[in-house]
Amino acid sequence: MLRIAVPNKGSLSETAAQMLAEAGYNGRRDPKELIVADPRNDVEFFYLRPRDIATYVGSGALDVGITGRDLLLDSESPAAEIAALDFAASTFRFAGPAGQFSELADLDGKRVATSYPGLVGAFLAENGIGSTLVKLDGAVESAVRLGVADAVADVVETGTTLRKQGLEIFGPVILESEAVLISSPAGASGVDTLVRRLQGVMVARQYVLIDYNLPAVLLDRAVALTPGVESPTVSPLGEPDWVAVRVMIKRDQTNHIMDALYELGARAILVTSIHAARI
Ligand SMILES: Nc1ncnc2c1ncn2[C@@H]1O[C@H](COP(=O)(O)OP(=O)(O)OP(=O)(O)O)[C@@H](O)[C@H]1O
Ligand SMILES: O=P(O)(O)OC[C@H]1O[C@H](OP(=O)(O)OP(=O)(O)O)[C@H](O)[C@@H]1O
Ligand SMILES: [Mg+2]
Repeated sequence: MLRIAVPNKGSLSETAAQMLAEAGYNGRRDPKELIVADPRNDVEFFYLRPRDIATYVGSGALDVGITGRDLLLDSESPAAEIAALDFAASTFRFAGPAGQFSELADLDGKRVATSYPGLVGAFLAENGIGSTLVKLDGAVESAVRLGVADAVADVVETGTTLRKQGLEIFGPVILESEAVLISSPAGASGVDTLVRRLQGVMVARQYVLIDYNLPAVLLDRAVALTPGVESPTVSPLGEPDWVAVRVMIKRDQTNHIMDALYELGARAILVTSIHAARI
């Protein structure tokens, strides 16, 4: 039985639960449930705080878990990242009052507020910067205005929270983070199936299927536009000089590719969603 840690709250919880449901696993019916058995899939889910997941998985108490790369590194847990899950993308950055800081060295001797002291402390030490860390639980962006720190280091997605507090980003990128699947140091049997299922969900989210008909003489040029993951399926049509093509394309490129195919001479261009996939 594979024991899986899932975020019970916060930015990761909703999408993590959705992905697991799309991958065919049982979810919780009530947000107060902490453990959900899924005997049909031979797994058991443990709903935990995202920050604690690396601790449970690193100790081997649980086999795998979904958390953020930033939380994994901050925890200094021996758990290993085994797959990126393509959601909750963010960068981890330093920020200070507009115009006051321009490079990392400016932080020497200054107070830096963060909820990720492990991650930020290691980064500053590696770069030989002697700052004092001020550990906060959240809403870190308020720390400068309220006078407990000179600068902050925090998760940045759109940058709106920083801007609203009169702060601006400076210095190097500390980390590019996203949601990840992590595994205990010993690994566990059954992990491969979970990874393949989650990868199938990511493919179904990222790609669509496109079908089109085309004069056979234009096939090479059309395949250059839609090469697919391996290679397109090309079938004969009733019309002898035409072929039908079926291929996967990135969902966010759909309309550009449809325009380019139409201009080339393709017709009957149809796009359909992928419900599930194993590539
Ligand atoms: N605005 C955001 N965009 C993308 N990822 C984010 C964002 N905020 C947080 N995250 C990611 O979510 C993960 C956990 O952060 P989260 O905010 O859920 O925890 P928390 O701060 O402890 O919870 P809460 O904010 O509910 O108190 C981290 O990996 C972080 O990078
Ligand atoms: O760049 P933005 O799009 O503004 O997003 C980044 C903000 O989102 C998260 O805050 P959250 O809502 O989780 O609150 P917290 O700071 O209390 O964790 C994160 O800690 C940043 O503050
Ligand atoms: Mg948060």
